[in-house]
Amino acid sequence: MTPHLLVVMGVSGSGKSTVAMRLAETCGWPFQEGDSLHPPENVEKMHNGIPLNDADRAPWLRRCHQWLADHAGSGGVLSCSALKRVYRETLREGLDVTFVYLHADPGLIHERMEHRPGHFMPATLLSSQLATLEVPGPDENVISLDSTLTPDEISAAVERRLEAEA
Ligand SMILES: Nc1ncnc2c1ncn2[C@@H]1O[C@H](COP(=O)(O)OP(=O)(O)OP(=O)(O)O)[C@@H](O)[C@H]1O
Ligand SMILES: O=C(O)[C@H](O)[C@@H](O)[C@H](O)[C@H](O)CO
Repeated sequence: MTPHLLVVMGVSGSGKSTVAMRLAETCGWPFQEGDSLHPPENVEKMHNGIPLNDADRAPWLRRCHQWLADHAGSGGVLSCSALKRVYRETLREGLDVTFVYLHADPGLIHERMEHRPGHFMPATLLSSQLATLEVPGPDENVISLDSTLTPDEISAAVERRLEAEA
């Protein structure tokens, strides 16, 4: 398939990392975990149950954008919450980016967060993630999918959409 830049987005626990890894594997494009691009202070803050603000997220979004820019030729898949429209504008600056938005019932996401082992993000931060989320609009080059589908089903649905648009 023609190389694409994909950003798998959504609130914490929606399944971004799982789906982004699967997509990268099946499409043969590099994967980047957006959480790994956070400065340590951001991770510490979230670990302590404090939501990030716009200023905290600004340097992280620049790094995410840089990663995308570095992969514009080869294609790539980035997991990144990209909760607000302005954040997505930063990510797509000068680039052709397709967002994959994973949505699900908050109760189910909470359940997933409580049961995943060894993650720095406490489930108590889900409510602030949901409050911050601005659902991407149809003008944002977005593929919206229900994250209760299996990662394989989501990945296949994204591939079908990308192929249909080619
Ligand atoms: N499609 C799915 N169906 C069932 N379980 C899933 C699915 N996607 C992810 N999960 C499970 O839900 C939990 C959260 O997934 P994941 O860590 O990928 O979410 P995330 O959005 O990347 O979270 P964060 O942003 O907090 O890192 C994990 O335990 C994962 O195994
Ligand atoms: O914008 C944010 O608030 C953050 O990116 C979070 O979404 C986390 O990084 C992630 O989801 C952790 O699990």
